Amino acid sequence: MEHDLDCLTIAELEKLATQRMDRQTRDYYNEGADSGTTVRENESAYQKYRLRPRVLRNVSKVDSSVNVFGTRCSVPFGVAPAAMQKLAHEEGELATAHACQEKGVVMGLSSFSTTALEDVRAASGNTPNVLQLYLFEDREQSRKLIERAKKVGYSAVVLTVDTPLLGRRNLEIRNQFRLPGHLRAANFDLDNDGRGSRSSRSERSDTAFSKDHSAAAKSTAANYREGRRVLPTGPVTFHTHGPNPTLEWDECIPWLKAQASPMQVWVKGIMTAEDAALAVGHHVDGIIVSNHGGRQLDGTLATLDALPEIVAAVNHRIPVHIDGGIRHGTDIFKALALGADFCWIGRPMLWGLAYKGQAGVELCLRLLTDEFQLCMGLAGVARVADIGPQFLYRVKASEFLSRL
Ligand SMILES: Cc1cc2nc3c(=O)[nH]c(=O)nc-3n(C[C@H](O)[C@H](O)[C@H](O)COP(=O)(O)O)c2cc1C
Ligand SMILES: CCCCCCC(=O)C(=O)O
Repeated sequence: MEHDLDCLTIAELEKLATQRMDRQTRDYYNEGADSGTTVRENESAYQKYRLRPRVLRNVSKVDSSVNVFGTRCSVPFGVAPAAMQKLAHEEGELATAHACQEKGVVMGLSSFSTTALEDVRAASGNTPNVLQLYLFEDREQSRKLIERAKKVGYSAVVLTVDTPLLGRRNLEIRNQFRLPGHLRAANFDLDNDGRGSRSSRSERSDTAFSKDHSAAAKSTAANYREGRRVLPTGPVTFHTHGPNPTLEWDECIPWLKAQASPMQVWVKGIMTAEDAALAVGHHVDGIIVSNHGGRQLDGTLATLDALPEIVAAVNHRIPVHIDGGIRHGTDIFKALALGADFCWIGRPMLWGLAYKGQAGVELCLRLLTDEFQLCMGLAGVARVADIGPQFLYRVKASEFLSRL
């Protein structure tokens, strides 16, 4: 196997990518909400656990494959939905899709992608895709997206539920983040049938992100305080349309299930046993333990720390996935040992994309795959199903803190 000698770890990938991104992109991708406590905690939570390797267990064949979304995938992790990937590389989501297809890795696509969902699906071949959804107050916009995803063969829709309001991202505000004029939120620039019109696309130019973040946030907040509900108008942007504080379990999940069938319906952004139980009670197909990579509510538990109570509450009734802070193959092993069925990788994939486009995403996936398979072998585990809590030792708080 050929190594990229400049980049042998995700930490090195982060550094290399950071040098290549302009300030606005780097800050948007890397920052967390408020003081960034949760972004850091997501990562450091993995250091609370050490591995307990077993020996003499014949690991001549290590099988890291798992079933997910009805397909056998070679690794128990996928690429998390992340918005606006053309900020990182001109090929954006298509580069990610090609890399995932090449490596047989599931790709989650953000509703706020800079490539149309149909084009991503076409680039993914037989590798499954899931479409991340924000349920807009203008529900018709969401319905159209769901129809389009169904038509082109997405396996699931994943409803993000941790965005009733937009988290406060200070660098985004300071930089007056907006999408550059040559890019657009491609899923909302198309005709209903998903074919789109090139002329209307170019006429729309940068309008999709031209609303200032703080102005949108201020008017939304004022409306809530005064008890006014005003549907956002104008082009769909994540600042204006993404947050939706009106959603409730009993209304939105049955609606989504009815629209999305036969696609699976997942919920992303579960952080408590109570909400996990509600998700099971509302018959979703699976949940993702996530705090949005620390970009929404700062000060939440790390996702790894939230995982055990959620796994216990779900009690094998539906699959439990996790994201947030995964930066090494051993982190994936630890999450599975604590009961996750599958992991999703956010920023490291974006760093790969910024570093070298498709080749960079492939590099990211290869590093994590190699590290995970090596961890399995060295820990004495030949099958993913055999990974369990017996392979972990939780360090004492004092030992953990002294290393931070
Ligand atoms: C730049 C960026 C954009 C994101 N966009 C979305 C999005 O559109 N929808 C969504 O549900 N999550 C989004 N996420 C959150 C990821 O899906 C995922 O939860 C998070 O990145 C996982 O944490 P990690 O970056 O530490 O791996 C985004 C994350 C980043 C870093
Ligand atoms: C309601 C929030 C929409 C944000 C869309 C992009 C995103 O998820 C992010 O974290 O940034």
